[in-house]
Amino acid sequence: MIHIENIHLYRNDKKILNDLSWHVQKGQHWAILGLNGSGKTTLLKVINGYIWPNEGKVQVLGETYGKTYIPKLRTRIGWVSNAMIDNFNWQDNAIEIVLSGKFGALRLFNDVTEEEIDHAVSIMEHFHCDHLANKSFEHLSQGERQRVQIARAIMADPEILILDEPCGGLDLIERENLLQTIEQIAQAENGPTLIYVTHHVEEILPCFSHVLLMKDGKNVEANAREVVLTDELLSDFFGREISLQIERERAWVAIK
Ligand SMILES: Nc1ncnc2c1ncn2[C@@H]1O[C@H](COP(=O)(O)OP(=O)(O)OP(=O)(O)O)[C@@H](O)[C@H]1O
Repeated sequence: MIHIENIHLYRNDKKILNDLSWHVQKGQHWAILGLNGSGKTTLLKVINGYIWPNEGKVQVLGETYGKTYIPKLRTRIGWVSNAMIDNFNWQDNAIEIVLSGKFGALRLFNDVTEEEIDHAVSIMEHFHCDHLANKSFEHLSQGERQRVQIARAIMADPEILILDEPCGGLDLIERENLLQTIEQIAQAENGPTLIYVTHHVEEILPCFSHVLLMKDGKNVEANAREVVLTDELLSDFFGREISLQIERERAWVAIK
């Protein structure tokens, strides 16, 4: 699904991605864990073709960057991020935001069929946000906006769905509700491959089969979830003594 080989990305003499390689196979769901400034968002922008590495090779969904038409490829990749939210028209109703996803646009410029509206409503029902359909985006809570954003991404039926810190700013209950939704997407038959970016180990649900640890623009470890989420590896990664408590297949962190 994603093959990144030895990419380097510099800006103003700063090395943002440093010889990073990473491979995502079909059937896997990945969490990317890293501290602030480790290059996670930059890596996502490379995958979406918004920025180009100075060196290295990027191949996504069988298409090699530099030899493919990126806007067309982007319609196959869903991207949910707070950076994206700023580009919406916040006066639009939630259902208009969801429908815009069908056309890969930030606003609904196209005429829509009854069938497309029904499909948008059914997706919104699935993500428990259909009651918000006629409410303007600006009047939604942060958790509601995240649900609408995810519904918008699913409207395009993406093959890869990137979730960039979707739980940022959510309270405990909203976070757990949203994580449940994400788990459902992961378990859906023929659903998208998930790439979930977070700072928080406890958000790495059992449905994420693999974890990429990023530090200083490098791939420090990319492996199966149970291999990466260990006291030893995470203590090394964070540079602090970490103890993980496993409860209901989720790892909770305590710093000693
Ligand atoms: N266009 C740019 N020019 C210069 N430096 C940049 C540019 N874009 C990003 N950086 C720097 O690259 C580093 C990585 O940024 P990035 O946003 O990818 O990190 P991140 O892991 O997503 O961080 P966070 O978790 O805080 O969102 C940061 O130090 C950032 O300041």
